[in-house]
Amino acid sequence: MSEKLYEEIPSLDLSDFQSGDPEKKQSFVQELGEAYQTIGFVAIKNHGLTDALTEKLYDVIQRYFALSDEVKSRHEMPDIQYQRGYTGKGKEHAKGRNTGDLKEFYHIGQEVASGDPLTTGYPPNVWPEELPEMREVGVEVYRILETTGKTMLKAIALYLGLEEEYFEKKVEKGNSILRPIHYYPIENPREVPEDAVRAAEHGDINLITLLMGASADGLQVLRRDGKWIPITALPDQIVVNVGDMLDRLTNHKLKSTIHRVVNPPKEKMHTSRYSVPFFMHPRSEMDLSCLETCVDTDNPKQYQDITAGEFLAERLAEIGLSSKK
Ligand SMILES: O=C(O)CCC(=O)C(=O)O
Ligand SMILES: [Fe+2]
Repeated sequence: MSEKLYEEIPSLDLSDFQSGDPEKKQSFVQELGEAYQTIGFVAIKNHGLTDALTEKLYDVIQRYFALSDEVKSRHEMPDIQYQRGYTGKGKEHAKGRNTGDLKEFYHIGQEVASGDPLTTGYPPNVWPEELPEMREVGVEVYRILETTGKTMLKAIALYLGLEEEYFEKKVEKGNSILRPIHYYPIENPREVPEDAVRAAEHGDINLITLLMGASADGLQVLRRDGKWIPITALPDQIVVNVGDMLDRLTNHKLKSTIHRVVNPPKEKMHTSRYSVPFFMHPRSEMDLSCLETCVDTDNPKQYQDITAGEFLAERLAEIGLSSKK
């Protein structure tokens, strides 16, 4: 494995994987795997979202976050760890911190079809009556990113020497979440705790994250030599990174890299930033025990056996979203 230190995250074209050309497919798998074994992040084009749909989503979420805090608080669901609907300003903090992030967000989960045994146990989505159009666009973006995520997992499976369909059943109607985020304007920086940031450094909990909006300033990843690298996705790209669940499954062969969203300079603190991560989760019963092929004498097993559901519950408590109010 080359010890490449990337100056920026590698860019890949998902259509290479799907082109039907075995060489292009193989080189996609290889480049993706090498990136995930080192920096843990790639930028992807031909991800399936159209500009029109992206604009529609941004339009709706900007109007949603412009509603008053009082109205938005009616969409908060503390009893289900905020896993659906709105989460208010400063509520979530990174693992190991107490200061809340300078953000508010909205969770859209798997749509629950009545009688579908695969969605039993998922709480229903919360749809704001003030913005009925949120449902249609939210569900459509969710479906597209879920499909793109499945394709990425096929490439990951091949890189790991597994069968291409390895993840397919495990992520079928998985517990994924689409999270539109608003990093809200701060008129008076003295009002917020001194150490408060838009998103403090963290690793994502899930298998992989597909991030829309990384072309806006502020997102940085921590390279292994300790240097923070800014993410420079182009407008037609999304960023796809490894989360802690995939890191565990592969015994840290694929890296869930620490990242953060830094505050803008003081004179720009009064501006908003929006982004929309799709946190791709498997079904709760997925076993995250390290793959045998990733454990040997040079790479002793680093993690306890755990299921995806158990791991999620543990992590939600650590980031301030457990059911305590
Ligand atoms: O807003 C961003 O660009 C990144 C957000 C993020 O890392 C997260 O929500 O986990
Ligand atoms: Fe993240």
